[in-house]
Order: sequence, then C-alpha cells, then structure tokens
Amino acid sequence: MTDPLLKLSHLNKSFGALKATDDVSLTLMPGEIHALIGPNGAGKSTLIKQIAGGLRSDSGTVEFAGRDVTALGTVPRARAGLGRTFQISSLAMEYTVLQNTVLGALGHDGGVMRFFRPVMKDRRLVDRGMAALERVGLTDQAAKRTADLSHGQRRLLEVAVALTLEPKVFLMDEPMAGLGASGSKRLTGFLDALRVQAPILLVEHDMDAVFALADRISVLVYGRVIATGTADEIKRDPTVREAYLGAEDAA
Ligand SMILES: Nc1ncnc2c1ncn2[C@@H]1O[C@H](COP(=O)(O)OP(=O)(O)OP(=O)(O)O)[C@@H](O)[C@H]1O
Repeated sequence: MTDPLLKLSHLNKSFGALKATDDVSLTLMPGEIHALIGPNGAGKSTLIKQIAGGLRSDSGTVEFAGRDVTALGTVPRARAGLGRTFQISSLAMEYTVLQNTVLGALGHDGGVMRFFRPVMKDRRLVDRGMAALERVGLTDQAAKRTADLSHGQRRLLEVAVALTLEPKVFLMDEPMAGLGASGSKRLTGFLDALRVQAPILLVEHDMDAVFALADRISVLVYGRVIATGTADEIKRDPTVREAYLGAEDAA
C-alpha cells in the first residue's frame, strides 16, 4: 500500500481549558484532496498551524514524507516541502505581480544572500515566476502593481507564489473565501488539476467546492474528528448531519 505523504497522529492543542484540537489523527495520500470541514471554532485553523509548525502541539506527532517533523519550526518544514497558503497575506503590495512570484522562486532557492543580486535579471527565476503566473492565468497582469489587483486576483497570485516554492504538500486554509461564484469555480478547476503535482489538505467552508473536489472529507467538531469518508459517506453519516450539516440538509 502507498504510504501517506502527511500523517498526523493524536495531535492535541489546548488554549487554557479549551481543547482546540483533541486527539486528531488523519492522513494525506499522494494525489489526494482531503478536505477538513467543521463549524466555526471547530479547530481547523489551529490544526493547520500545528501542521505547518506555527503552533507547537501539546502532544502528538506530524510525519511528513516518512520523517517526524514535530520538533521542527515553520521554516524547516516549508523547506522540506510542506507548503502553506492563504490566510497569511505574504504578498508585497508595492511590488509587481511578477516580482512577487520571482521572490517566491528566490525563497525556494533558499539564498537570502542572493536577495541583493538583481533578481529580475536572473532569467531562470523570472521564467519560474512567469510559469507560475501562467498556471493561474495571471500572465497579462505580470507588470501590474500587486496593490492594484482585485481580491480574487490576489488570491490567485498567492497560489502562484506557493507554486514557485514547489511544495510536496499544500495546506490551504479557506482559499475560496471572498472569491465570488466565478472565482471559486475557476480556483476549483485549478485545484483539481493541482492535486496531481502535490496533494492538498483543504480547509474550506464552500461546500460546493468541497464536495466537487475532495477525495476524502474529515469533519472536525469541538476539536475532534467525528468522521472521515468520501463525500457520499459524509453526506449520509447521521452523526455528521446532526452535528454539522444542519437541519436543512437532514430534511
Ligand atoms: N491563540 C489562541 N488563543 C486562545 N484561543 C484560541 C487561539 N486560537 C484559537 N483559539 C480558539 O480555539 C478554537 C478553535 O479555533 P480555530 O480558529 O482553530 O477554529 P476554526 O475551525 O478554524 O474556525 P473558523 O472556521 O471560524 O476559522 C476557538 O474556540 C478559538 O477561539
């Protein structure tokens, strides 16, 4: 059997008396989109932070590509290929769209020292930046100031910057937020293709996108995973319907 690329075992995180995540175990398989859904405050963002390394777990382990990364911070986890996007606006607003992706590509090469070299003259980095823009459909915006992009375009640019880092896994926290119907549809199509390059752990409230994309869905309620399964299994699961999907879906 194929090994999971990401394996969470018995992760816990409390804030005072509040158990934000409670004994969470789940896996992300190669090529898979695994969606994490749950009501507000269920612990989804906390879990993403525990995986990315921004928040230290009280107990439990995070294994990535067969390696225990629990003790590592955000930067070494990102360097290892654990890519986090969204809900961290890391874009440089005064820079052009292309400069943002080129800086992303530069970050991937890991050379802070190189920062001082004329990066925009580095053909290889510029090509990588342009290739990422092309993949998200922002080529014609390359020379624009990032601050002048629409909200939806900025989100696409965040995806493009993430692509330049060539992650082995994507952790995405509500990528559809604020995109509107056509923007979400476009991003849904894009993520569908992206899973081949790197599997995606997707926190998302947009249930149309979740049901369209996810190979598996885990439902988090009060910090606990109450069910994991395919979209059909989750839709049918009585515990989920009661706890999360609500009366209108149970009707
Ligand atoms: N730094 C913190 N200090 C104290 N409590 C926190 C902290 N971060 C999160 N919490 C609490 O932990 C619980 C889980 O929050 P979290 O943001 O992980 O939920 P969520 O499922 O991502 O919610 P949403 O869907 O609204 O983004 C909430 O009750 C929240 O108030």
